Amino acid sequence: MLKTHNDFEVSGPVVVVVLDGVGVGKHDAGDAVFHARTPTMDWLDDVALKTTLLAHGTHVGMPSDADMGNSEVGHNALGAGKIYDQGAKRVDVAIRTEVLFERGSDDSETFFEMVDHVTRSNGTLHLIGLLSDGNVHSHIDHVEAITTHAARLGIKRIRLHALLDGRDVDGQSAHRYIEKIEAHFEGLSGVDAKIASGGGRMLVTMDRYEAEWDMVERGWKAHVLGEGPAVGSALEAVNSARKENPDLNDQYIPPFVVHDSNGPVGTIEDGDAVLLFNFRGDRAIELSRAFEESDFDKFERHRVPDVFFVGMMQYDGDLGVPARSLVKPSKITSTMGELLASAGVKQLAVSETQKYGHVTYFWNGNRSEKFREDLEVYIEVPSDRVTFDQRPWMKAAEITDATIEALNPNSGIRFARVNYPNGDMVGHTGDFEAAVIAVEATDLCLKRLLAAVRKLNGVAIVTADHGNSDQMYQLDKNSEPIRDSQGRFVPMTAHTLNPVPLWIYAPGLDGLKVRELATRRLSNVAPTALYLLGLEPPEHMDDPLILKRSEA
Ligand SMILES: O=C(O)[C@H](O)COP(=O)(O)O
Ligand SMILES: [Mn+2]
Ligand SMILES: [Mn+2]
Repeated sequence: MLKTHNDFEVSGPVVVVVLDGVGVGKHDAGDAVFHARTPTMDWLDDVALKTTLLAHGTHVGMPSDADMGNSEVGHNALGAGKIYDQGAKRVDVAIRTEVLFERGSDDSETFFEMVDHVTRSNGTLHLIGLLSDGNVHSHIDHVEAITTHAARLGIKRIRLHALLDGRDVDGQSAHRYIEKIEAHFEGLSGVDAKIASGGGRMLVTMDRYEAEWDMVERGWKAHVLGEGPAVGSALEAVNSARKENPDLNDQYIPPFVVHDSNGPVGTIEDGDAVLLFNFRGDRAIELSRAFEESDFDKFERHRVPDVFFVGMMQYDGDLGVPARSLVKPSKITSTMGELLASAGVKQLAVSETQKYGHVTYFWNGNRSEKFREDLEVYIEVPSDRVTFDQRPWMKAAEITDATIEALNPNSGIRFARVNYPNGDMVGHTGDFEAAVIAVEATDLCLKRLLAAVRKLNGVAIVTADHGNSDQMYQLDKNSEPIRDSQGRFVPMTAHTLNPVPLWIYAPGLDGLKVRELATRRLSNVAPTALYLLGLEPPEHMDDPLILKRSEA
């Protein structure tokens, strides 16, 4: 399907380097990318073709331009060369148009099976997921809409297992979402609806890529078994954690189980239904497996209730996880990885555990399997198990070593993608000094990687999937950093709306020119990489970022 061109020949590999969470900021107090010493990126400014790419909102398939980018939508766009409606948008549309709630519509079958199951068994509808409006993994509006309709349809008992965010939203905002959802529950007449358990998302349930199954085990204990620190309410759990550590980010609030005088208010029992309302898959797959796999062996579950389990979306179409889901995802096909595999081109993907699935699963359009076992080399460097403000260099050196080794001249690898997680994972801790070190560590390793690419007569496309470290403090409406009662800047842990850098480092290729485009965005990267590989970018992809020789 891919055709070749003869405009030039790059004999070495084409390498896409994703500096995760390294956006182009406002060069202000909280811009850790600007404040970092980055001789490699500065040098790229001089020797490489340079532009910026949009990486947020509608440019990556999110519902609105107020939505920041994230790793899923960013890597989907990078790998597919095209913008697809993302989970956030698909769910938003299904809920707003109410097709999800109309009995008999094509899109409501599972919703009604779930409701009917609970009604028939006189059971409880449990909702588990990230309680915020970050719109990266979930949105509180979806919880409100679903519980409103469940109540309308006669469900009498609802329990919410609330994972507290602080990572895609303000670091200390959990109480606001708890109050909002509890007020909503109050308004559901004739329904007994309560928060039953929960905890900070980086301690409970939302592990990804099997980095720390203990997180999921803690979640299983709290949500299913009702085991864990007992509290009178979710707000009490938040307040007591903050009392102990006033600077604690919501991500790290310990697990909690809400009790009344009879004990836990909402364990998960036979006959119940469980909706995992996160739409994004990376941090939802493990809990889905714990509910669905009969031969599950990642931790001791003790009791496995016979429930009707549903995901907001199907998180992995290859593996069919979970078996049932409410909203169908976009079918992302003919991605760069798939096209290269069918053209017989050998590929490499490298990162550490925390971002391993980003360059494999997300890059390939949320597919976890390889297209061609013999043509794809995937390398995962095990991540440290710490909060990354403590190790801002993370595994950047090891990722670089592994990439350089894998790209040896005998490897036959023509295309590689590499993700350096530092700018993002450290950005999420809200620690400005650590974020500066994270960016500096990445820059140092990038130098070594680019030298290797040059030696191999290859080309590097260096970019990012969205911003994060480029804004480490919250700003007021005049773009001034907000200060807390003690005069300290208030950390911002979430991604940013900023564009990302794009450098094309092509030492052997003269005369490359940036294409004039109304908008340059992440989806322009795959066609650019294909063109540099000597292949014609396919029709269904967006334009390459450089002019073809015939157009120059
Ligand atoms: O899951 C996370 O860590 C955050 O919600 C988003 O970060 P990512 O999109 O960079 O993974
Ligand atoms: Mn990312
Ligand atoms: Mn992130």
